[in-house]
Formats: sequence, C-alpha cells, structure tokens
Amino acid sequence: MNNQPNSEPVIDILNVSHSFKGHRALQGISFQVQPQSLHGFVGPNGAGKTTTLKIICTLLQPQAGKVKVFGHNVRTAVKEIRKRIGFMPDHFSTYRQMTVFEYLDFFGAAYGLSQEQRDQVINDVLTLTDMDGRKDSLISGLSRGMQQRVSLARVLVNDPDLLLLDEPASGLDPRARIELMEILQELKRMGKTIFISSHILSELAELCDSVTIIDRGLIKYSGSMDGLLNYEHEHPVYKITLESEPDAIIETLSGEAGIVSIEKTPKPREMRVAFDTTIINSSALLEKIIALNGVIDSFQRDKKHLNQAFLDLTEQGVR
Ligand SMILES: Nc1ncnc2c1ncn2[C@@H]1O[C@H](COP(=O)(O)OP(=O)(O)OP(=O)(O)O)[C@@H](O)[C@H]1O
Repeated sequence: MNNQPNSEPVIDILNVSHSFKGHRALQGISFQVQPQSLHGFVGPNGAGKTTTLKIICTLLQPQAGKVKVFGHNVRTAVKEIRKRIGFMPDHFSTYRQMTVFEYLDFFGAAYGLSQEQRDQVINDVLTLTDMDGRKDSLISGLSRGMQQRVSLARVLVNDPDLLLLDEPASGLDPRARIELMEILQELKRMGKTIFISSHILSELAELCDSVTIIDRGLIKYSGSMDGLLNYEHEHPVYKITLESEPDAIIETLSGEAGIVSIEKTPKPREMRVAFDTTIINSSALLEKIIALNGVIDSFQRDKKHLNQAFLDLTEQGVR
C-alpha cells in the first residue's frame, strides 16, 4: 500500500458540474476526502451520488470543474488512478454462475497477477471478508449479504488504497449490514480510505468519521459526522433536568429576553430550552434557573436527531 502525506486529500473535487441531456445532475459540487477516513456520501435517490462516484473512479469524465484522486487529475491520469482504487457498484455484476474462487481468480488475472499471487490474494481477501468457507460455492446460491462480501473481496484483489462503494448496504438485513460495517472498519484500520454512499444517513452514522450530504446535485454539508450532529440552523438547544418538575420555572422564563422556546419534554422533570446566544449564554441561563430555586440534575446540549439533520438539509418532493 502507498502511504499518503497526511495533508493531501485522497479525493479533491472542485466546482464539478455534469448534465445528462440538459438535466443538471451535478451543479458545481466541491468537497474533499481525507486519507484513511471512512467518509459517507449521503443523499436521496437521484441526488447525484452515482454520477459523482463514476467521475471519481474515471468511468465518466466531468464536463466542468476539477477532480483529483491521489493528486492525479481524473481526465489525464486514468491508469495511475485505476491502479489505486477499487469501485464496488450498487448492483452485482453478471458473473453469478461462477464459484467464488473462479470469480476472484478471473479478476486477479485481469489485474495481471500470477496464479501463485492469485492463490495467496484470494485466500487473504476471503479471510478479510469472512468468506473462507465459501470458496467453491456458486455465487448465484449465496445470500445477498454474502454476494456483497464477494463483491467487496473482488474490489480488494488489487489491494487498493481507496475503496469507492456505491450503496453497499442496500437490501441487506440488519445482521448482514453490521457484518459488512465491521469489515469496513477493519479495512480502515489497515489504512485504507473508504468512500461509501447511501441514501440513509443513520446507516452510516456509527461507521463514518466524516460525511458529505448531496441533494439535487448540490452539496449541503461536508465535514465531520460530529459537526453534522451539532449542526444548528438557528439557536442552540439544551436539555435540562431538575430535581423537581419545572412548570413554575418554565412559566417565569418563557417571557424572558433571549429565551426562544422553553417546554417540558415527555421525560419526568426535564425541559428543553432554545436560546439566542446574542442575548444570553448557557451560564446566564443556568444562573437564572438557580435564582428561581431550581436544583439542576443535568444539563446537556440537545444534539439534533440524525434524521432531522438530514431532513433539514435536503428538500422534499419527487425526484
Ligand atoms: N445516464 C444517464 N442518463 C440520463 N440521466 C441520468 C443518467 N445517469 C443519471 N441520470 C440522472 O441524473 C441524476 C443523478 O443520478 P445519480 O444516479 O447520480 O443519483 P443517485 O444519487 O446515485 O441516485 P440513486 O440513489 O437513485 O442511485 C438523476 O436525476 C438521474 O435520473
């Protein structure tokens, strides 16, 4: 595996646009993926994920803008880039009547590996994907989860530094999905950069350290997963639990300057408060509660629910 200087992004997309018959699938998108990160690429159906992935893996030339992979331009350095990436499309290829071994051996040969190298590599990738016992199974007889793992094993045959996975978890049952996520985490620990698309943000929340959200060909967010969880359009919201029911305090504070909203939550003794930081800060809020004889049990930032963050960033409607 080639080591990257940590500062250079593995994927660097600048102002990329792409249209199909007048339909603007990508409208000037820009974002970067850092080395050895597990980066989610999330958007509703038709948002432009597959188009972006195809551009990154050199299957489609961008009509406008610049895309660099490992510092190489996708327009001019197709060979250099292809040697270092593995692309797993969102559908299984047509080789279902092969055994797992035959399938991987075929791709190993296509990469120019000798039979000895192929035997070794196939053993390694089957161990990595937990498919050791299935070498001689027909692909058509495997479950969808296992077919996905064979597909992943295929992508690993040339030991790529960057994995590009298009909706790898779609159609998997929860157990198969967890197993796939564990394999991806192991690959990250091995130093690989993984770029993984999905239309379900919560599917990637535990797995990814960073995420880019795309909607109708526009980037809505790109940064750390934590940053997205804390992303607020307006005012910070805190959940505060008191030692007794907060009704009287809520009544007094609801008219105060800087309090945007204050209400009880379904949990006993808990209230949720949103405030305008240009008028008060969290310390001043706590002081007010204490001055009203409120005894504070706990005080924490109310992180937005992931689904809400996603809905806030993407538009409704038919795509
Ligand atoms: N070859 C094509 N010809 C015409 N339109 C296309 C083509 N490929 C994609 N599109 C259109 O471009 C837009 C983006 O498609 P893309 O497949 O990149 O989205 P996506 O986010 O991957 O969606 P999905 O989750 O449904 O796969 C969609 O409106 C789609 O219909």
